[in-house]
Amino acid sequence: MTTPITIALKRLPHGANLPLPAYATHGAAGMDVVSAEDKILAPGERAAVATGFAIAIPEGYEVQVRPRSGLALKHGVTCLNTPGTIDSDYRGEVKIILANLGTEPFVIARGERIAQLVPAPVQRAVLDEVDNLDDTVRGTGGFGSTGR
Ligand SMILES: O=c1ccn([C@H]2C[C@H](O)[C@@H](COP(=O)(O)OP(=O)(O)OP(=O)(O)O)O2)c(=O)[nH]1
Ligand SMILES: [Mg+2]
Repeated sequence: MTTPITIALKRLPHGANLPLPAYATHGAAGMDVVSAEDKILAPGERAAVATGFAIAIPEGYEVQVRPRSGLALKHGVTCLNTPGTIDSDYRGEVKIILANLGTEPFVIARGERIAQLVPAPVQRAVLDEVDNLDDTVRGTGGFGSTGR
């Protein structure tokens, strides 16, 4: 396991008494994050769910917001923009964009785990505009060009 990075976290007033994001097991890749609000998501509905905290990620890193597979499989509830991106310069409240793709209303209780956070290094690029790209076997083929 690599050395963990440190992410500053500021608890917001409505995040009082909530558990902070935490790893559920020794080898968990993501820190489970809980909802700061009670909410009911109707089938087909989406919402930005409050977490009650803001963070300052070290430059060169991002935090990815990923769905929990149990909510996806059992209830059809997922992060609509998965993986969500938390930028290192974002200082607003972290929100979880949940969508209910299931057939039943999904009841979220304050304190319930709704997503997971995975920090990741960010590779930046510079673009080099050219007139021609090098040839490859694939060429312009894509979107199923190699068969099903
Ligand atoms: O699941 C998410 C995704 C984003 N954000 C916050 C943090 C992120 O840094 C900011 C912007 O996200 P993104 O770049 O994905 O959205 P955008 O539509 O491009 O907005 P912006 O113009 O603010 O960059 O919104 C969240 O709290 N949760
Ligand atoms: Mg953006």
